[in-house]
Amino acid sequence: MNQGTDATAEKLCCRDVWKIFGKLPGGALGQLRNAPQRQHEIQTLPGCTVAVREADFSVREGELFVIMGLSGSGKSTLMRCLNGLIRPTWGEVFVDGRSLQAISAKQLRRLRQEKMAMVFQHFALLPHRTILDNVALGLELQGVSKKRRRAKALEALELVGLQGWERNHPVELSGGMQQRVGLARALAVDPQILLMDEPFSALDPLIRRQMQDEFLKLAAKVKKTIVFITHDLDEAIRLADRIAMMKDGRIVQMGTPEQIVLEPENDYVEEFVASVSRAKVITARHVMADPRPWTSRREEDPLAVLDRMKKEDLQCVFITDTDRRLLGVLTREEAARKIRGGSAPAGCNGVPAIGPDAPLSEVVEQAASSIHPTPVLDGRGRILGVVTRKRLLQEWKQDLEG
Ligand SMILES: Nc1ncnc2c1ncn2[C@@H]1O[C@H](COP(=O)(O)OP(=O)(O)OP(=O)(O)O)[C@@H](O)[C@H]1O
Repeated sequence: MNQGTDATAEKLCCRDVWKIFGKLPGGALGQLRNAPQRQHEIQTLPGCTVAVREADFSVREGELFVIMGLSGSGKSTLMRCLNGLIRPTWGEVFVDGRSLQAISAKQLRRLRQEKMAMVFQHFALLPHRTILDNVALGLELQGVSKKRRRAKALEALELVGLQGWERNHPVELSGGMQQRVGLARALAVDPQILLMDEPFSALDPLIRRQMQDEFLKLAAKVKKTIVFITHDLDEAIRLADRIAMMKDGRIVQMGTPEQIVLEPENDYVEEFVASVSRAKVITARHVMADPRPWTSRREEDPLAVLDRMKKEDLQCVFITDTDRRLLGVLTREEAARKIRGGSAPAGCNGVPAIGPDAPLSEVVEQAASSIHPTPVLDGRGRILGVVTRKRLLQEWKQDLEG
């Protein structure tokens, strides 16, 4: 299984976490775990429910990590282990490298208050409090002064687009707005980690989609580490940097939406993602070709460039500097003209390009509006690849056939 862990800053970390509800015979789990041939017995411990088994993963700082699975697969239990609300039967949870199992109850409460905030499915707003007071609740529990509470709550309301509603009561707001209040309440305490348990599941499909869009923008802005639970695969694919897919308490695959949809590692995931269109997860990175045949260094001899374009049947090349940074595009005609005029090809600026994580829809839009192949650039403007129309057509055909 692709555990998807790497050396980037880990915010949250689960090491071999199990949660078994019910009374477990002393030492039974340890004995069973040490005898792999008896693993099946863990599934059928009399009077016990194995809600989470062998969860082992890390969530990176700033990541939007989605735990996805059907009802009863163990998502909420795993999240409650992550925030220390319940103690794993086995294994350890680390927040910023600190084990939740190794600290006192008081320290745990403090860590939770300072670093984490929850958003729930049913908003959990207090009906008799104004919106402002609901948003300020976490700060109140932290003992923050009234003036500061108000300022922070107003700031959070503005973040979720609800400025002007502070004096209203929850009942006066639609479901979508109430959930934005829930989100504002979580953000008001400025947590490093946001834990969201099916936050959009109670909303109508249209509102839900809107909320997802808004949430993605907000998440990019606030840059928190986010663990998001959902049972909806589409939602997981739209939101996640990585998805942990759960079944019967176990993470059966972990990876980017693209990996989950295009490279399912077992029958369960394969069946689950069968109906998902590849176009939903494919990004520019997936369809780009090696840029080398398409690029030419500014210093290159124009005659050689033109010769190569003819040989490889290229209508244009992208001109780069020595660091592969895109400077412009040069067509065959321009190259020929420049050679006749005796000047070296300099290219022209303003070539429309895209980033490697651009979704396929954006790639197609770009390709349709340009006569050149589309260069894919990294954050520093260096060419990572080139998307040709031919490749896009192949992808489209594959999607139709699949
Ligand atoms: N406090 C508890 N005592 C006993 N069993 C529990 C308890 N909490 C959860 N379970 C059981 O653990 C399993 C996992 O439940 P959990 O709520 O974590 O799943 P879930 O994926 O979040 O489901 P849902 O989407 O329906 O909320 C289920 O079989 C559930 O009945």
